[in-house]
Amino acid sequence: MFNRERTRRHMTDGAFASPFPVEDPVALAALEVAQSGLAAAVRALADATVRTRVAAPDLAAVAEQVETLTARLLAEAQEGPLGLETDSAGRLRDHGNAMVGMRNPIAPPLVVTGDESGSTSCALTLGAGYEGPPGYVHGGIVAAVLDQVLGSVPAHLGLPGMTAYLNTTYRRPTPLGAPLHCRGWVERVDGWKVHARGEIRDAQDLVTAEAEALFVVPRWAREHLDRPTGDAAGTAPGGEAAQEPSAS
Ligand SMILES: CCCCCCCCCCCCCC(=O)SCCNC(=O)CCNC(=O)[C@H](O)C(C)(C)COP(=O)(O)OP(=O)(O)OC[C@H]1O[C@@H](n2cnc3c(N)ncnc32)[C@H](O)[C@@H]1OP(=O)(O)O
Repeated sequence: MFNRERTRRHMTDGAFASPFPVEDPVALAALEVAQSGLAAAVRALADATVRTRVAAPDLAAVAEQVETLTARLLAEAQEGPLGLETDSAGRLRDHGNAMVGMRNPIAPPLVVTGDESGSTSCALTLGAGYEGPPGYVHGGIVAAVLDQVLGSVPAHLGLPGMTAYLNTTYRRPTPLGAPLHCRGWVERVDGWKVHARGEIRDAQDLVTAEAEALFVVPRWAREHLDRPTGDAAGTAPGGEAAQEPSAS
């Protein structure tokens, strides 16, 4: 079972049942709806901030209102990052995660699905706030998407590891504002090490970027997991496309 302190930093969005009981799941579910609603509204605000053409006085007035709202949220806030939390369904969640975090307005948020073969999948569209080259997704964001989707591969195998390396090849620019699809799959499992591969394809089904990565279960986490069972080499890529983000 998981030790709260030692798994605090671990990334495991919904992949594992939580050992910590939820006192009032109905109240927590209502809170989650409000939390994801706020994140979605702030995400839309960030997008509008990038794209707005309103005049300077309007910008100043909006900034003032936003500062008031920020102070209201900080009236009761925790000191540092969220780490892991138990959701209303009793799953461990990293709600603050920069790619998938339900409470994080910086997260697109990705909804990554996967299966026990380790194949993962995610449908996404990235807006103006993720721009790098004009009209295209920033290369660091492309790598972050691949890191998350490939990083979900070992988690679905029950071996949630941290990225030891992620080698990304950019084949062609990744368009903003158009549907994309990212997939990950297992290449090889070697004890506590999972080698994964993956790719992003655009709406024309062309590969825009691909990556090969190594994920390692850190020594400090191993005692909390089952022993690794062996080599899953040759597992075919696959998995279902993600649904719309939700609070669950
Ligand atoms: C339902 C949905 C599910 C979704 C789930 C979401 C999942 C989350 C997705 C998250 C996605 C985002 C994820 C993120 O953003 S993770 C954030 C970015 N990554 C990090 O910060 C990791 C920092 N590094 C470390 O913590 C440790 O060094 C790690 C964990 C990597 C190793 O740990 P530790 O130091 O305790 O282990 P060890 O030294 O005994 O080494 C063990 C073995 O590993 C081999 N080795 C180590 N490094 C390398 C290397 N660079 N190349 C080749 N090999 C390497 C090493 O030789 C040895 O091999 P062997 O001698 O045993 O053969």
